[in-house]
Amino acid sequence: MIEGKDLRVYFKTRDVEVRALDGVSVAVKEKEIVGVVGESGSGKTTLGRTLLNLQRPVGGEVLWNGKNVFKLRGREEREFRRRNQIIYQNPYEAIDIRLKVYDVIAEGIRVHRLASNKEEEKEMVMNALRDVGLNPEEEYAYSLPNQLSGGQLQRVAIARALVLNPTFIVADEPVSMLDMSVRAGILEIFQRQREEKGTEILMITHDISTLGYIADRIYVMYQGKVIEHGSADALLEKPLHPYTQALITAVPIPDPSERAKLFSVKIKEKEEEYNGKGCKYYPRCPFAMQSCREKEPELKGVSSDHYVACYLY
Ligand SMILES: Nc1ncnc2c1ncn2[C@@H]1O[C@H](COP(=O)(O)OP(=O)(O)OP(=O)(O)O)[C@@H](O)[C@H]1O
Repeated sequence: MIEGKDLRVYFKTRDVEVRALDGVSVAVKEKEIVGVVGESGSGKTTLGRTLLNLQRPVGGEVLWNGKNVFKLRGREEREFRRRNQIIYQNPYEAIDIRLKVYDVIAEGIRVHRLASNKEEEKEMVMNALRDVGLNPEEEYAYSLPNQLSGGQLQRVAIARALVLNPTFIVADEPVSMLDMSVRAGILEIFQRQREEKGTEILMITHDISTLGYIADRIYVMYQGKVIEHGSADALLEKPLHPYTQALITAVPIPDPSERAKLFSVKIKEKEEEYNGKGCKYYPRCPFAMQSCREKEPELKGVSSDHYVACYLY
């Protein structure tokens, strides 16, 4: 289980301070697939990187099975690095394209000394390729990355992570660069991994419709804050925050009139600048009230598995 508590990450560029994470708490519990959704710049990637100790926060802590990950050293830190993996959006950037696929995958096995000899190493590499649906695996193993399609290369990136037997994976927009036709196949690998190995997964996306198929719970982020979270069923069937409703309205579905009947909430054109103290969403919210301008709403439970930060509730 991995848990981020009150995480704060601030970036300073020139004179502007961006609060990429402004007091974010999340938990990924045993065997869960948890979705994080929000538009570009809402802090999703920063959250994933902070949970994996790839980004140091200025405040808050990350607990991995109860241990503060920023204090891990030596053997425990190496164990953390192995057991917690990230899959990036763009496999061409994530993979050293000069290496053969075999070596891309074997690299981690070697770093963490997981195989006692070459034969065992080869077996692990070939199993990993099979697990992600790349067969005949011998053929893929000795290819160069630029001989593969984007979808195949993303499978290699996933194999490279899976071969280390991770207990937690951050999948940061793993299919958004890929053709529609190959997306479902990639998402299935994560689902199978969770079912067969119990791997916990944080699935980052700007497309809330992906999460309906795959996530148990969903966090919705807006400008460095979690503004709503809950079970995927509760959140998708009864989204409460006007921003979540707008995200769902924006999903293209075959019959838009059906969806529009459910919610026709749109994000408003920004007519005023954020005043630094109210709800961060009020300049774009069609329901903004005076209280929204005065104080930021806190997350509040509306049921045991659904929380929202909005004065409408
Ligand atoms: N290394 C950095 N230096 C300065 N600002 C950064 C850095 N990394 C992220 N930011 C800023 O922090 C905010 C959150 O960025 P982040 O990448 O976490 O958002 P995101 O929701 O993942 O967006 P995207 O979907 O575009 O990746 C953005 O305003 C971004 O410009």
